[in-house]
Amino acid sequence: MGLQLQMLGTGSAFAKNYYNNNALLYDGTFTLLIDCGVTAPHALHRLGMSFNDIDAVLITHIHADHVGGLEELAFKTKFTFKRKMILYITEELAHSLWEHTLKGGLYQEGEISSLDDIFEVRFLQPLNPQSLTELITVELLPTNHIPGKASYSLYINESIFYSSDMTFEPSLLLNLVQERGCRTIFHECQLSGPGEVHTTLQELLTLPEDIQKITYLMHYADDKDDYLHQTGDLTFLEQNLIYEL
Ligand SMILES: O=c1ccn([C@@H]2O[C@@H]3COP(=O)(O)O[C@H]3[C@H]2O)c(=O)[nH]1
Ligand SMILES: [Zn+2]
Ligand SMILES: [Zn+2]
Repeated sequence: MGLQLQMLGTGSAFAKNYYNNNALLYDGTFTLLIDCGVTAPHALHRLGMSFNDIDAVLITHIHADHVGGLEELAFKTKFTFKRKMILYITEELAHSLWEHTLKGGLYQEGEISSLDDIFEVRFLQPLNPQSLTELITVELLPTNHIPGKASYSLYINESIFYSSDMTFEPSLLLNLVQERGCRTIFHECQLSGPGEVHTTLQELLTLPEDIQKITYLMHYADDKDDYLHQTGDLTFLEQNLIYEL
């Protein structure tokens, strides 16, 4: 069996009809959660799952729709399931995640004073493909999102690009497809307005037809259905569906 991808949600940060853009990547025996936003606990519950069904979580960047569910994950894994989940993250993000995001809620004298008290932390180095399991290799690609804020897209198994939140970077996409064998792209997409910190649908529609045909749109707003016939050769990714990769 190859890998499978199931989105817990495909919504933008402020979408209300879709859960946060978080993903489950299955390799048959191992389940990786890619980002864990505010809505992740509820989205998992709706699928009949809990954090105990997940082996590891990987964080692309620090915004609430990508890390806001980690406090619940931490308390549930530590005190209910009495286990440590693997956390894949860069050193830089790990520092910020603890100091600026989680410490306020999780700190407990004698119990929790660092990420290591919650997680089995495994650092990922950007631009260095690392095997997470026998079947999953991930390379973190630094991509631009918010000035001064680290954000990493994923290149999975030298064939699948999964964008973090990012501004449009056509040269990266062209390079991955033409030079590195990329055959599937999962890309965040802002449907209307100027991109600023995201990639717009209009920008993605400037990609060559062959790249559009392998590109799936995610991280979209509640008015997605208004755009169903305006996406050229791009395809909307749907939350909950299982995609064979
Ligand atoms: O300069 C900024 C910074 C942020 N924002 C909004 O805040 C959201 C945070 O999560 P997100 O990264 O999924 O999406 C971001 C945008 O919707 C913005 O519009 N302009
Ligand atoms: Zn986001
Ligand atoms: Zn973001």
